[in-house]
Amino acid sequence: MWRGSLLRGTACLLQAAASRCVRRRHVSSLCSRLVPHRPPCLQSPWGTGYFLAHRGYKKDAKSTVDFPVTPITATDIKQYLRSKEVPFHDGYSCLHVPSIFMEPSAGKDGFSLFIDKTTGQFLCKDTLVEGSWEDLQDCLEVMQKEEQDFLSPHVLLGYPESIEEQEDRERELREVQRIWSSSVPLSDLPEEEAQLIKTMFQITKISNATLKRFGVRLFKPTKSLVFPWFGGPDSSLKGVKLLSAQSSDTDRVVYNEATVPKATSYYNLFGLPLVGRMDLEVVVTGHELDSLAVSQATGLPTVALPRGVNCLPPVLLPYLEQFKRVTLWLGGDIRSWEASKIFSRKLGLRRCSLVRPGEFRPCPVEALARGKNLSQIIKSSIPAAHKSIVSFKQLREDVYGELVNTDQVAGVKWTRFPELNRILKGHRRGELTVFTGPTGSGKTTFISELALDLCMQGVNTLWGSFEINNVRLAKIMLTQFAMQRLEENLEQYDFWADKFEELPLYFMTFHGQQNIKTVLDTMQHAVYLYDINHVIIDNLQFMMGQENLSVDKFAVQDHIIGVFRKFATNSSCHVTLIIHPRKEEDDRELQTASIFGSAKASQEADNVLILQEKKLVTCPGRRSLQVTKNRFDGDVGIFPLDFIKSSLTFATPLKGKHRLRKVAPKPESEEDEEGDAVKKKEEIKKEKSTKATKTPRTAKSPAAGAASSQKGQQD
Ligand SMILES: Nc1ncnc2c1ncn2[C@@H]1O[C@H](COP(=O)(O)OP(=O)(O)OP(=O)(O)O)[C@@H](O)[C@H]1O
Repeated sequence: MWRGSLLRGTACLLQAAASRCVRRRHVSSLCSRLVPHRPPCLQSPWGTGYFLAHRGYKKDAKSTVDFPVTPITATDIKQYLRSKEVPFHDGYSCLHVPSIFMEPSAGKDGFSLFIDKTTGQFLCKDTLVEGSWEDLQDCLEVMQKEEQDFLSPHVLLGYPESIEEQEDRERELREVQRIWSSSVPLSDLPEEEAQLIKTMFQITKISNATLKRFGVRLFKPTKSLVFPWFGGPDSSLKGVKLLSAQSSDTDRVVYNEATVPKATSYYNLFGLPLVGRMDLEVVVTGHELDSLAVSQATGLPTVALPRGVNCLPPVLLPYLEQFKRVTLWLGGDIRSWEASKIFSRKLGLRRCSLVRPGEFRPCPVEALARGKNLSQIIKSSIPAAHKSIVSFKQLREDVYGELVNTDQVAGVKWTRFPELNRILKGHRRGELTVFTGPTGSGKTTFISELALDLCMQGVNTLWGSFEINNVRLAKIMLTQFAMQRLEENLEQYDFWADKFEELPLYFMTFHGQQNIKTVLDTMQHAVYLYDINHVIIDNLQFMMGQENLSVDKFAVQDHIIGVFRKFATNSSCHVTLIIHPRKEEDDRELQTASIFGSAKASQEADNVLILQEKKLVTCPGRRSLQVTKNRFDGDVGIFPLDFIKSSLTFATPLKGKHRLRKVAPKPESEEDEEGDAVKKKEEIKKEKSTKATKTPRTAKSPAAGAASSQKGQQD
């Protein structure tokens, strides 16, 4: 579709790019970097800017994260624009400049080209041309050189699409059309049937008029609601989201959703076509149904994020630039609250206010069902920009929220490691976990499964594997995901690879020794682009550098731990750091002091996990996982792990044979003692009862579905 049309000005563009190569190493060939924006439904989430060079290798390269050699800042961009006499408006997340891909006489709104202030990525909303900051510089230089007022969008070279990709795209488009044309507006259904559907989805308070205005339909074969994605200058149909409803043990409904194109390419801000050009206020929700509720109850402009609380892709930011006030009401649980705080940073703190979840402020659709005043809830939202000094009065609602939602505050639970849930309670944002174990004991293999478990539940994960290459690591993870030796079942490879591809999993492309600054910049970049909330670094020794050999190497190590600590806190991102122990003695188990150079460094970690390896004659492969530090609630303990070689997974030995030892916090030097049995029983009981109160309103991702089905297999 966009295939190689070499048009006017291209030679100059190539020249400009070539001259830039001297300055920027990562500019390889302009042909592979400049592409007209594909219709959004066909975009790859990785598909722009720095990642364009990978596009041809869809399967394995799409999830790799490189970092530009020279990170760009908003000041750099502004300076450059001034030097080229390009006028700009300083927006919230983007700089707005006149489009260079439109004839000035075209009469369109002047400043329609948006440059992301963090990445330099640009998007022209009128022509949908997009590219990296370097691409834009090349274009501006060509215009200057050739004394042109504008460039044709087609001056840019198309990126070659493989036959397979082309077929996929066409198949998807046909599927979108098929679903849309065979679904019916709810208002066309007999009243009784429409009411039944609304009851099923627990949206009886949503009127037919609202459903009609947003174009919601019913796809009868699967009894799914269909939410359309209209986009582009021609507002054509780009995709659909299908929502089905399942009743659960509680009286609340559980939603399952599927999109065409698949979730990673689904960039719909649902509700956007209904927003007026002059609207200055918007309510951003985490779900299409919530936007229906907000719109009906308040009449305010509203849009729903395509992947809810999971991420806010920067490619959507230009569409939110027109609003002076953005209210984030992403749901009614702690996860939504955390996500709204993070998204508001991307959107610009000063214009954002957040609806704090709570008993009286559930998600919008539930608030509507319970007869609450939605306008009042939105009015009572709190500004996102927080002050440096606060009083308890400002904190008391936060504290209350933590007290009533203990289970959610404890973080995401592992589905494959219940023992770890009992000790650590869950995986929380913003923490630093240090993990160690003897050489070759299985650290990478174990952490791989631990991280995969979380990733399958929607935790956006970034791997920095410096020791083993990404192909090998992905092979380990895929084996653990499929829970079988794929070498022997190659016919199943595509089935599992397709599912695996849907996971929010990314890899840094580093290998071998790395500079810590480059690694941190890459992590920061990935947090911005993909809302990463778990980074795994395997392992810290690869950041120690050669030049520091004369310095105390443990002091260097401790410094690096401090740097990751800071990153975890500032980015609200969990960092898991694998470290080789400083000393290993054959007959002694490792302890916290085996890792750190100083007590200060061990203070930096929130959790310390050790893979203990006892050379037992009876169980030669047996390992144990010991938690020696847990800042969240102090519980520490150890439990045995069996290694299942065929699937490269770990499992707790059958009950009765080995029991979980859970001990109260104690000085590290002391030997572990048997925990207080009575206390342990009570705690486990208590936990079981809290587990029963699950979050009911969760849209299951396909990955989460796979997680639970595999869990079923395991059980
Ligand atoms: N519990 C186990 N029992 C036996 N073999 C294991 C066990 N866990 C992992 N392995 C295997 O041992 C090998 C090394 O595992 P892995 O690379 O995960 O260890 P590591 O501790 O990360 O190594 P290093 O110290 O070199 O970083 C792999 O082939 C893995 O499949």
